[in-house]
Amino acid sequence: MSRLIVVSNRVNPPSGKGEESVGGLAMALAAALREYSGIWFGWSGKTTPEFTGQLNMQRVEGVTVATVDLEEGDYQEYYNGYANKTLWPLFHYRVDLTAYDRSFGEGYDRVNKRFAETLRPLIEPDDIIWVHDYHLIPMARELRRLGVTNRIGFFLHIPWPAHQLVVTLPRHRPLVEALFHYDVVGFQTEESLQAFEGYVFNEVGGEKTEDGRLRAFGQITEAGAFPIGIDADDFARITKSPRAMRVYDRMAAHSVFRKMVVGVDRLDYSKGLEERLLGFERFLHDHEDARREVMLLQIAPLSRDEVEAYQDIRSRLDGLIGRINGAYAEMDFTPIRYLNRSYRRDELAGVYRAAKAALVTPLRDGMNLVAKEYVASQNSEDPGVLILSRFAGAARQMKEALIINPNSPEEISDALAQALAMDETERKRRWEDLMDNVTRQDVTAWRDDFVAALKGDPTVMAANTETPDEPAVTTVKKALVGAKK
Ligand SMILES: O=P(O)(O)OC[C@H]1O[C@H](O[C@H]2O[C@H](CO)[C@@H](O)[C@H](O)[C@H]2O)[C@H](O)[C@@H](O)[C@@H]1O
Ligand SMILES: O=c1ccn([C@@H]2O[C@H](COP(=O)(O)OP(=O)(O)O)[C@@H](O)[C@H]2O)c(=O)[nH]1
Repeated sequence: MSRLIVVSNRVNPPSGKGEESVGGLAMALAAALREYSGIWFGWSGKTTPEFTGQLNMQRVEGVTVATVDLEEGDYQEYYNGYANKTLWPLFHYRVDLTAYDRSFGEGYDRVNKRFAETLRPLIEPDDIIWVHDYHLIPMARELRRLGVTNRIGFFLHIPWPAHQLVVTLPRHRPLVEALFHYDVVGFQTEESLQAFEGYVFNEVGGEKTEDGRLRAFGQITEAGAFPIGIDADDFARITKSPRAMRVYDRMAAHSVFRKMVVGVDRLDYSKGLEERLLGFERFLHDHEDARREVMLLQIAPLSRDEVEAYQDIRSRLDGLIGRINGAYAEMDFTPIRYLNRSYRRDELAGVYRAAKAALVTPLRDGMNLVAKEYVASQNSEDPGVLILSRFAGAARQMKEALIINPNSPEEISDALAQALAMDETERKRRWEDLMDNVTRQDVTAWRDDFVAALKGDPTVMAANTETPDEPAVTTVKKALVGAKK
């Protein structure tokens, strides 16, 4: 079997203790690599005054983890800069927060080149290479420059935005051209795939080849939608672990006379936290009877806190929560509990299970794995209700959630009232459908579909189709004729 080399900015080796750091990408890759002998390469999370290119290798649960430190200036221009001040806001439709500094783009290209040069000696002829996310779009171009002819795939974890947004980037063409150095380019949803194709057809005169691949810039790539999932089996196991049970018991004891609603998100402006709180405030305003009965537990670990837009959202949330609690708290009751720290997955599982409803209300989100984890943690005899933004990639699959528009406080408030009043039969019916999807389209299916496509499997090309009325399903679509390059 060929080795799988996974490349991502964030590297988070599985510790087996449920202690991994926050973020869906790292969670998913740890699970995806579990059954593969391979290498996981990326940033160590540390900076040094000068770039050393020194590889730090460790073996963790069968996976070789290879990390490299970033130079402080690179970290500012590449991670805080181009990745998180330019691409992240733009790809989440926040042109107002997007910085277009040229130095960020230069730092971004430099780090991708450095990563490629550091990874190059580890690559063997039969390896397949899978690069992840917006930090590393130019990796394949840099590896090809170094003579790498292996199959290389790319998966974008965040949305691909509409054509008109992409062209606000001063160097949008080279960015998209870089994607054509990959053999396969994967997106979370059909919507993102179509937006990408829209750019290729309308901006650079690209076209579809007879076998359905994309041709542009004199290159051909296979683009598809591969919705990511969670490790549902592992989550079910974690939910029954002693620590999860302890947390569940504690939360359930606190909620004997109360109903707990939960939110779990990195503290990010894309997650719609302000809108969620305004929706909860509206609910408290409109439902006097619920005021002492319903509490919101919002877990929001800090994220990218050197970036100004993240500092701003944090202080706005502090103010808003103070206002709502000030208006609706009683001497012995606080409606919103707000925690700026991260919790282990087993602890989260216990909290999810104790919550009557989950509020997942991003304004834009590539997928949102919290929505899937909430479903996977429920008690099948008494499941809670998922309230989910239509703008999360997960909404494409999770049709039996209460789907809302997060921009509307009234919709959030109504959905909360509906969720908390929903009878057991309906809760079970909805949950069974959601759980079926979470289990079938899990992280293993995602990995296997993508890797099959990357291997150019002549018989099975996994692709994901969505129709407006049906959840995305994995289908055996077409035969791929030979390898690309
Ligand atoms: O690495 P950080 O800067 O600390 O940020 C954490 C991760 O955030 C983003 O996650 C995305 O991937 C999830 C899994 O596919 C998806 O469910 C979610 O919608 C995305 O936002 C980011 O894309 C990752 O690169 C970061 O590691
Ligand atoms: O305190 C926390 C908060 C979040 N998470 C995990 O972080 C991931 C968040 O992934 P998601 O796709 O929802 O969003 P992202 O943060 O990647 O944008 C999920 O697996 C959560 O379980 C965690 O381990 N501890």
